[in-house]
Amino acid sequence: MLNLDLDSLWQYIIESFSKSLNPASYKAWFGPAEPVQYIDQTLIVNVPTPLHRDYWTQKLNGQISDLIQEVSGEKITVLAKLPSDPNPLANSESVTTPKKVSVAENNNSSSFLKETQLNDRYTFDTFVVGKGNQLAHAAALAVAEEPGVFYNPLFFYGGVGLGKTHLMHAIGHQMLENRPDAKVKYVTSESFANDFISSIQTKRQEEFRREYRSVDLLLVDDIQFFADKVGTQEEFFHTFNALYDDKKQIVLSSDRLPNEIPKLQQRLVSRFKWGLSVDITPPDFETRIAILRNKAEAEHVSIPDDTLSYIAGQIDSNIRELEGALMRVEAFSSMTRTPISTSLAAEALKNLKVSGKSSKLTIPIIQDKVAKYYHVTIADLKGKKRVKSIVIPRQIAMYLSRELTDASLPKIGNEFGGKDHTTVIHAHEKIAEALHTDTTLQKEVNELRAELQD
Ligand SMILES: Nc1ncnc2c1ncn2[C@@H]1O[C@H](COP(=O)(O)OP(=O)(O)OP(=O)(O)O)[C@@H](O)[C@H]1O
Repeated sequence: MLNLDLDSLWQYIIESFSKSLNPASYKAWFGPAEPVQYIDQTLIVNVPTPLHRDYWTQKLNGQISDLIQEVSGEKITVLAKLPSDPNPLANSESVTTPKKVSVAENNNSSSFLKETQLNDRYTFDTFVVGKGNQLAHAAALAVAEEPGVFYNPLFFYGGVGLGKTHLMHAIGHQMLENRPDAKVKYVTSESFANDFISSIQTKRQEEFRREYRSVDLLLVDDIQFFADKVGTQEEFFHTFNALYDDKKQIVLSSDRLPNEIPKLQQRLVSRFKWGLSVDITPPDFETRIAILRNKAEAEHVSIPDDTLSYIAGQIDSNIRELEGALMRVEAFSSMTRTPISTSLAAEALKNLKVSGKSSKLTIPIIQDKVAKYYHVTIADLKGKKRVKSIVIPRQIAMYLSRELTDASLPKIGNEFGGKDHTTVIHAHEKIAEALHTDTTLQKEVNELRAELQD
């Protein structure tokens, strides 16, 4: 764990946010903020107005806490308060968690009227093309150049943190560059659902429809979260049809194919298949190095080649985690005032193992333990038999492989007799859900976990 003091912590926070936020936002939210105290992993920050306090409470506190956890493994709590509010740390040793501040007035009920929020960093220029994303990249460029013509809708699917959002934003940026007056809208499926619900509550459905149906490009991220939302799906169906009929471009993303999303209406599934579905798979070693090199250059950090290779060798499945590892190494170097080297990187990333993932634990070891525990064979775990006495152990073995190793979904699928990554997602979800209620399963999985982590 790193020893953080108020000054270095604050310095690190403002440096990070000055890079990730656009200059106007950074100035608005951080300019007037003042760090007050950092005790017991709680950071108190004074901000000038209730609106600032609400914004910090809703958005920034969590983001800062995530950032610090990512780079140091330390879970901190951030509290934003007005200078006139009492300091919760002043009189007590125990840390009080902030009351949820109502943001009814600030959280503009017509959030669907907000301007497009495209992340400046997610452009084609900053996207590294490799084997796993080549097709997705080409399709993205094609629709950015000729929206509504080639592939409508364009549907990206694949594992977490592999660049789906990045490509969607890049399409938006490119289209705006070609046609500055184009109306581009990026939302997650959850924001779409929230906008829709709040439009009903505020009786502004007409406005909602006008807004969503008048865009030139609609980008909807993570549509697997439409599962279960019947009313939202209904509304989205009409939005989709209106845009499609007008030859407006629609781009969607999900962690799996449309027909694998549970409870997604058939008519949406069939529409989503009208265009082109492309998957994004994890980057190979060379691409991971190229991504790290680009990122380091963008941040003006110099890192020896062997250190880049070392980091690229540590994380193979998720680019967000790969970038997180690089950030962690950078932070470790700046906080310990030591230049970046491979041994420093090893030291910095060693602490990452707090997540419980062990580099020594492999999928075959997990399969072996699970097979013995349930008196089945390893061939059963890798096979296709659908009897319950085999299916459950197989799903448990996949679940534990996902939880306890850093292996990517496709890799896990491969090790289980060449199954698809969505089978692994499904197994993981199934077991995770059953663990909420099934006490026998809880006991068995806990025993296995304990044996494996011994
Ligand atoms: N090919 C790439 N080149 C450069 N950076 C990349 C590339 N792919 C992904 N990244 C970066 O990795 C991070 C995660 O990517 P992104 O958020 O687009 O993933 P995602 O597939 O949308 O994940 P999720 O399923 O969690 O929504 C981002 O910071 C993004 O810029």
